Amino acid sequence: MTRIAYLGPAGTFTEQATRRWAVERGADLPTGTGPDAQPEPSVPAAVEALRSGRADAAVVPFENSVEGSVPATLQALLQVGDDVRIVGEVLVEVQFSLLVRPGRADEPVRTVASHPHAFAQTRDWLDARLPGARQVPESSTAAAAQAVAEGRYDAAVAAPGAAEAYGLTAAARHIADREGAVTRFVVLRSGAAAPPATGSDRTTLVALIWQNRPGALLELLEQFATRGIDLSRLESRPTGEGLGEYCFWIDADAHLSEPRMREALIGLRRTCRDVRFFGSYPRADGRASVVPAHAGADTYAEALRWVNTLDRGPADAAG
Ligand SMILES: O=C(O)C(=O)C[C@]1(C(=O)O)C=C[C@@H](O)C=C1
Repeated sequence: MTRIAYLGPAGTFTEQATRRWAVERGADLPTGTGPDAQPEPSVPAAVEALRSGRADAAVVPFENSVEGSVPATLQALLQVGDDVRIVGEVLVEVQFSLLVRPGRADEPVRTVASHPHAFAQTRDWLDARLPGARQVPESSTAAAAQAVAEGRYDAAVAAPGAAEAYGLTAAARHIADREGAVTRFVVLRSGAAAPPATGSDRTTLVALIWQNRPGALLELLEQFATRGIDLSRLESRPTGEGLGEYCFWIDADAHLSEPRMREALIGLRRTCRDVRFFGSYPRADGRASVVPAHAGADTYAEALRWVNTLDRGPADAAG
């Protein structure tokens, strides 16, 4: 049985991602009675469940199409050891409802709870409809729904499905400021090799460049550009070591097994202060990686064969 830790409690978007992962990739999971989804109270707790061996995999939110990356996840990944790797990703379309206790749909709302990312995606709606309500951050949208069921708050911004999980009712539906928002969740495993390349892959890295070195960022980007690797995400985040100290989170559209990616990693390792590799894994949207003619594995192999001939003298080479 595969035990999967996820940001809980039941009813989070992360739970939806976990179930989708288990169904879609069922064949990848060891056989048994099926995945055992373990709700955890926070992202660090889900990662810790994996690290300590209480879980075989962990599913955590990574980035949202409206609100950007999830800081708790980036932080937890930076703190965990090198053996924890991203082995897959899941996309979930997020929709929000305003959930209240049954019979209270028309009552005034003085307190509304949710996850900060959910507040950020419903800001305009909340400002327009509940301008006086105090917004209380909770560890997840489902934790907020649970707290409403317990009578701690008047309302929660949560996934529609959380209503059923906690015996609540929707006072309003589709309250996101932007329809069609999508959250990307990542699946983590400990001590796992990268899944094989599919032709639609992503590699997630963090690079720490040398401070006060003019052109250091350009040099970093060149490692990818000259090798024909498209970047789908580049984000600078503070390292916590002091003002102006930043690291760069990178999603590169190539797989570790490709020569162009290996060379880029060698280049990064040579030129950066530090590089963390978080994994190469299939993209959930299946979009094929772009491989320019000069960056394909065959081109690398041919160029390597050629350079190896140069060791021999011209006469040898001719013969
Ligand atoms: O609270 C949840 O339901 C989560 O799964 C977390 C999370 C997030 O961290 O962004 C996931 C998707 C939504 O964007 C809002 C919250």
